[in-house]
Amino acid sequence: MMSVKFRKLALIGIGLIGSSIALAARRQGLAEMIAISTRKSETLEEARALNLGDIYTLDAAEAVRGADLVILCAPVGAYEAIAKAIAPALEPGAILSDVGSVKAHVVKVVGPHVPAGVSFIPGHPIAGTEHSGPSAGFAELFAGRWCILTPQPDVPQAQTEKLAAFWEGMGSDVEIMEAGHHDMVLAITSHIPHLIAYNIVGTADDLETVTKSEVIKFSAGGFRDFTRIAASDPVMWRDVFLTNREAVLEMLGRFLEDLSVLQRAVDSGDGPALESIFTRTRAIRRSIISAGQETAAPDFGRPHEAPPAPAAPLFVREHGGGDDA
Ligand SMILES: NC(=O)C1=CN([C@@H]2O[C@H](COP(=O)(O)OP(=O)(O)OC[C@H]3O[C@@H](n4cnc5c(N)ncnc54)[C@H](O)[C@@H]3O)[C@@H](O)[C@H]2O)C=CC1
Ligand SMILES: O=C(O)C(=O)Cc1ccc(O)cc1
Repeated sequence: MMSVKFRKLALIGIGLIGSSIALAARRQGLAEMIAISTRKSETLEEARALNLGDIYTLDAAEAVRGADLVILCAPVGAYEAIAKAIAPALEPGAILSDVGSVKAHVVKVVGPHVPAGVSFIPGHPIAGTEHSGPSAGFAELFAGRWCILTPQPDVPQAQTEKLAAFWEGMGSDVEIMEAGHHDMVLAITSHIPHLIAYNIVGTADDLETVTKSEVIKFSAGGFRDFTRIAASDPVMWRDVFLTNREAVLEMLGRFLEDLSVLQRAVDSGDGPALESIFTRTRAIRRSIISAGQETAAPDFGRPHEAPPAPAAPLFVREHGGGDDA
C-alpha cells in the first residue's frame, strides 16, 4: 500500500464526517497540518475545543490557501457557494475532493469553478451514523468501509492514487466509479432506505388508532432500527433528495411497484407468493453476512465483499417484470 502525507489538509465543514477525517488523518500521520473552516463561529469553537486541527478560520478561502488537499465536508446544498468562495485561493497541483452522498450534482455545481491545474476528484465514504456535528466524529469511522472516488476526466492518475492512499491510510478500501452510476447505486442502497425510514416513523406517529405511547412501548427491533435511521440529520438528507432527484425517483418507482406486488399478495391471501419473496430476501441477508459485510451490531472494523447478485428478479410484476421494467 502506497503511503502518503499531505502538507496541508483543508476541511471545509466540520461535522460528523469532517471531524472523523481530522481525527483519523492526524492519528495516521496523513497530513502535516490541518486547517478547519466552518460557516458558524459556534461550530468553529466546538472544533477548536475538541482540538481537531491546527488552523481555525471562518474564511474558507484562507483555509485552502497553500493546501495540497481540500475536502468539502458540508451538506451538498452548500457546495456551490463554497466552491465559488474558495476557487481563487486553490493552488495549482492541489487535489479538491468532497465526501457528499451524491456525486453527479457535485460535478455539475463545483466542476465549473475548479481552476486549471487543480485535480477535482469527488469522493464518498460509505460510512456514517445518524449523529451530526463536530463532537460526533471518531477516528475509526472509515476503517473497513468503502470509499468511492469519481475522478474527473483530465485528472492525472497519480493524483487519484494519492487520494486513494489517503483513504486507505484511514482504513478504507477505495473503488473508482462514474458519478452518475454512483448515484444510482446509492439511491437504492442508502437514499431510498432513509426515505422509507422517515416515512414509516412519520406514519406511526400520525396514527389515531395506535397511540404514541403504544408505539414507543411496543416498538420491536425492526421499528427501532427505522427510528435510528429516521434520526439522521434533516439538512443533510434534505440536500440528498434535492440533488439526487432523478436516481431516487427511478428507484422509488421500482420500489413502489414491488410494494404493490406485496400489497396484492396480502390482500388476496397469497401465502406462496409472500413465502417465496421472504425466502429470497432471507437468502440475500445470509449471503451478505457470510461475505462478512454485516453483523448484528454496528461494527466499524468489518471487511466488505460484494454479496453475490440474485439470479432472477425478486418480484414478478404484472407487466412481466425483468431488469429493465
Ligand atoms: N452523516 C453521514 O452518515 C454521512 C454523510 N456524508 C456526507 O458528508 C457531508 C457532511 O455530512 P455530516 O458530516 O454528516 O454533516 P454534519 O451536519 O455533521 O456537518 C456538516 C458541517 O458542515 C458545515 N456547514 C453546514 N452548512 C454549511 C454551509 N452552508 N457552508 C459551509 N459549511 C457548512 C458545518 O461545519 C457543519 O458542522 C454531507 O455532504 C453528507 O452527504 C457522507 C457519508 C456519511
Ligand atoms: O447510519 C447509517 O446507517 C448510514 O446509512 C450512514 C450513511 C449515511 C449517508 C451516507 O452517504 C453514507 C452512510
